[in-house]
Amino acid sequence: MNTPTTASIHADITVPIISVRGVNKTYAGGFQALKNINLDIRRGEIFALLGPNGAGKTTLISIICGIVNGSAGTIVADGHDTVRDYRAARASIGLVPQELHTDAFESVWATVSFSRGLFGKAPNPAYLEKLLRDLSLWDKRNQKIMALSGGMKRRVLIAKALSHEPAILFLDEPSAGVDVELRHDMWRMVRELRAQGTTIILTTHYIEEAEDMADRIGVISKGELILVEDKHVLMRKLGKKQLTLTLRQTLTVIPPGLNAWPLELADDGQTLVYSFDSQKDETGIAELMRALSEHGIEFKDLRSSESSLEDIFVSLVRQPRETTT
Ligand SMILES: Nc1ncnc2c1ncn2[C@@H]1O[C@H](COP(=O)(O)OP(=O)(O)OP(=O)(O)O)[C@@H](O)[C@H]1O
Repeated sequence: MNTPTTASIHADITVPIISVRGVNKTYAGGFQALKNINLDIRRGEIFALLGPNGAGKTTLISIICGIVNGSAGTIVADGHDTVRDYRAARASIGLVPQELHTDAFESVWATVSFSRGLFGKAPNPAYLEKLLRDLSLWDKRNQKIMALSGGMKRRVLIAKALSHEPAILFLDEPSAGVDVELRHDMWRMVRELRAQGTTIILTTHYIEEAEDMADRIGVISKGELILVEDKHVLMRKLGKKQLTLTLRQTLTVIPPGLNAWPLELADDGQTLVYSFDSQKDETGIAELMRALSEHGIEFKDLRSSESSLEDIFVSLVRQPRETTT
């Protein structure tokens, strides 16, 4: 029997697996990349950190993983202070970084085994075999990394991050530049890991992935965490609905008599889109239908849809920028 570790004592679902308190980061040149970040990550969740380029996502991840020093604040990961108790905290974390820097001359098997040992884990060839098989790397296990394709190298990075069976997995832009097959494999693994209780934090520019995968969303903009919300709550609160009408006749312009409705005409002139606030009692649809008929505009099909997380995200990160410039 293993004796209980600090980490297992903290394996209480109500205790956040990561607690970030008052974290600031000012880089050497004086640029403040993070401003007073406070964030709790729940044990077992998939948390998507979204933000435009340069918002501070990688900086935050790097500070949590102990790769970059914060200028102020504290972080506890799986029960360990990430500065005072760096090694124990780091042993609970797997990181798939954005950039590829791999040990070119080593074989896949040696690299992944070494990575596991680095975090003080006893060898477990059966686990590593399953990991490499899941990542379609088993056949390449004896190949030197420099002989692998870019996609295969990325798979090695994932295998390295998971080699020590971490409780927390960070994926920094996992889909950037990967093909459909790897993306598919990766998301299948992420779902499996989550089912086994691993906490996953990812940054992505593919917002539909966050929409698909994440339990909660955090939005970071210009170094500030401007929102943390359950995905469904976020979409309910900020989501808009759209009504898409496929027209019988092509329109070249929207008749001025319809200016009261926020309508958009597609380039082909055959689709009209009406956006409305789904939270309001009055959607304006009945009046719109009447007005369309008065203008002799007929449609052959009508669909309604919710706005995507992408629409919400764009409006969130755009707002502050528009007011400050
Ligand atoms: N070593 C560094 N020295 C100075 N400034 C830095 C350093 N690393 C990052 N920055 C700056 O800090 C800001 C945040 O960068 P960061 O890489 O955390 O953003 P990000 O949200 O991950 O962006 P992306 O989506 O482009 O990866 C950027 O303005 C960046 O230029």
